[in-house]
Amino acid sequence: MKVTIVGAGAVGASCAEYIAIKDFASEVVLLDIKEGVAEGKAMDLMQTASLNGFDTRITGSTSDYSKTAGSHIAVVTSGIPRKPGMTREELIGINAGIVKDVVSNLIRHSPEVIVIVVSNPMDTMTYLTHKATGLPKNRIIGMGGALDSARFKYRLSEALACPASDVDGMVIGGHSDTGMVPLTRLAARNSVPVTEFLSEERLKQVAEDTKVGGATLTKLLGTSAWYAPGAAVSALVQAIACDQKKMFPCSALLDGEYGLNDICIGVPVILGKNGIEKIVEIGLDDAEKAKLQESAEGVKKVNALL
Ligand SMILES: NC(=O)c1ccc[n+]([C@@H]2O[C@H](COP(=O)([O-])OP(=O)(O)OC[C@H]3O[C@@H](n4cnc5c(N)ncnc54)[C@H](O)[C@@H]3O)[C@@H](O)[C@H]2O)c1
Ligand SMILES: O=C(O)C[C@H](O)C(=O)O
Repeated sequence: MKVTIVGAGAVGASCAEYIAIKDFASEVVLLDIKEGVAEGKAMDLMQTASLNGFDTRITGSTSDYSKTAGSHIAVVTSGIPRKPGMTREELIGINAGIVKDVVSNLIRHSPEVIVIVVSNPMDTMTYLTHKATGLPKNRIIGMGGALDSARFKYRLSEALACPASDVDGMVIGGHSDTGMVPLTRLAARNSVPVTEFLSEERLKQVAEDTKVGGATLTKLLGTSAWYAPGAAVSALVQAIACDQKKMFPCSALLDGEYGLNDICIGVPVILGKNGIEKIVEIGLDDAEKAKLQESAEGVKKVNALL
């Protein structure tokens, strides 16, 4: 199994590290436009192989896409991250051109590749990837909901004073500060609805903290986060590479599901060897439906800027 990661920056390198540590891929290629950076990070990571006990071979390339040929999965993390005070949507002007160029190069060398889009604004970059490549919709996946759900579980575990591994929860909708829809009604601790433990007011706070999870970290770090994003991408890569049939909220092209059309937005999907193997339509209550609809309107406004 060969995985290419374009953009050997903070998220790309973190993702490569998690993939290697989990040791399920035979080969990871890191590619970047900055001379030597991908080669340097690949070498640095390879020098952890004997320490971390993995056999994955990581190589680097400066802009040479022939090295990515025959990739089964490609992750697109190339582009600029936001700075404190910015929204993800403000990145569209620079990142749209980068993503368009990168995906066309990837597909030229790996016509069967499954693409995971990470660059922001992610839902719009996923939509752009569909428009630019015309690949079947199961082979283009936007990563946002897996990260947002991990942050939701973190905030829930804080509120419940329990380990995050005790908690289950999911965030759907657009990957933006205002568009995320944390499904508090369905969140649970060991199968018990969290509404049994937390007040409505506390749950509202958990949801708000989740939605601004990326902005909170950007303010602290001066740039956006990479550990949880890298881990979230690696979980999607593993689900596809190992044909796990796991469910994650991912940005998928919708064709009537949830009453939405011609949009990529976060909904639960099953990931396996074919990429998105199924879009799962769960029962939402009226308030959740309205929030998803509002979120979709926000994403469509950004798509219109393309
Ligand atoms: N979807 C998500 O959940 C999520 C999470 C975190 C970050 N992001 C986004 O991912 C992107 C990367 O974030 P980061 O923190 O790794 O940024 P970064 O600046 O650390 O890394 C980006 C890398 O992309 C490279 N790059 C730029 N143009 C390129 C091109 N044409 N070809 C190849 N490489 C190119 C840069 O040289 C740089 O090394 C940002 O847009 C960020 O907003 C998304
Ligand atoms: O917040 C950002 O801009 C990066 C990413 O989308 C995140 O959620 O960490």
